[in-house]
Amino acid sequence: MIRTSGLTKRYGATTAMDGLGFDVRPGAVTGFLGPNGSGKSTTMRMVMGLDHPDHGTATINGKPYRELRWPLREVGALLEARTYHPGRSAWNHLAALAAASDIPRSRVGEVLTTVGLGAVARKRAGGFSLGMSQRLGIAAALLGDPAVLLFDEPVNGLDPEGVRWIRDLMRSLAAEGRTVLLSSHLISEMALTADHLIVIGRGRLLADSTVSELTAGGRSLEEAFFALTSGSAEYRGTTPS
Ligand SMILES: Nc1ncnc2c1ncn2[C@@H]1O[C@H](COP(=O)(O)OP(=O)(O)OP(=O)(O)O)[C@@H](O)[C@H]1O
Repeated sequence: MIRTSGLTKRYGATTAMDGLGFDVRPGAVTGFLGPNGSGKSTTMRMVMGLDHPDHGTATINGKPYRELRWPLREVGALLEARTYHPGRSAWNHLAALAAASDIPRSRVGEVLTTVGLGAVARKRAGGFSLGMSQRLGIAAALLGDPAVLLFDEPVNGLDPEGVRWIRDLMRSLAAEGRTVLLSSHLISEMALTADHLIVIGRGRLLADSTVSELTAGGRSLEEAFFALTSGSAEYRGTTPS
């Protein structure tokens, strides 16, 4: 279980988080939605102890990240692709992570197979495409077999087969009883993948509800999203006339 409570964060004049609080429960895929700049990545970074709130708390199974004894075995996260040394092979990158967390080496081959990178395991990760890097990041998140998982835009750069694979992977991780928090801007994909949704705008909670509640009465999830976030989108493009 992930719990955030009263998360508040300012960067200069920008209020990135404004008293944000929600729970992410085990056994379900919880989608994390919000317009650009609404605070999704910042929230995930706070859960992972990579950023610190001015006020409020973020815990994993009741503890802040820094108090977890074996973090990689309790929580896995894909926050950004390409967080590896470009000269290392995928296998060596994961083996180093495994050694640091007392995870058996046999897991390295297992997770590389899970993410479809078995055939390029010994290749330099610096030569990987964006989609391959995403897959390697997902392998790292799964390495310690953690009960809590966070994925920030995992389908970014993935091919259609990869997008479908992510959907199935998220659902199977939740079916195993894990806590899964998933951010994505692909609303149609979210409608197929998530059970529950947290929607935020300008660092505030706009909805904490099931997908079926939000789409009741035949409304599409996209319509529900726009209705919730109409006052919160900070960045809007225009079409040349
Ligand atoms: N290190 C930082 N320095 C200054 N401002 C920051 C920093 N990190 C985040 N912000 C600001 O905090 C706000 C929330 O950003 P965040 O990246 O969490 O949004 P997001 O919902 O993940 O956006 P996107 O959908 O575009 O990925 C934005 O206004 C952003 O500019």
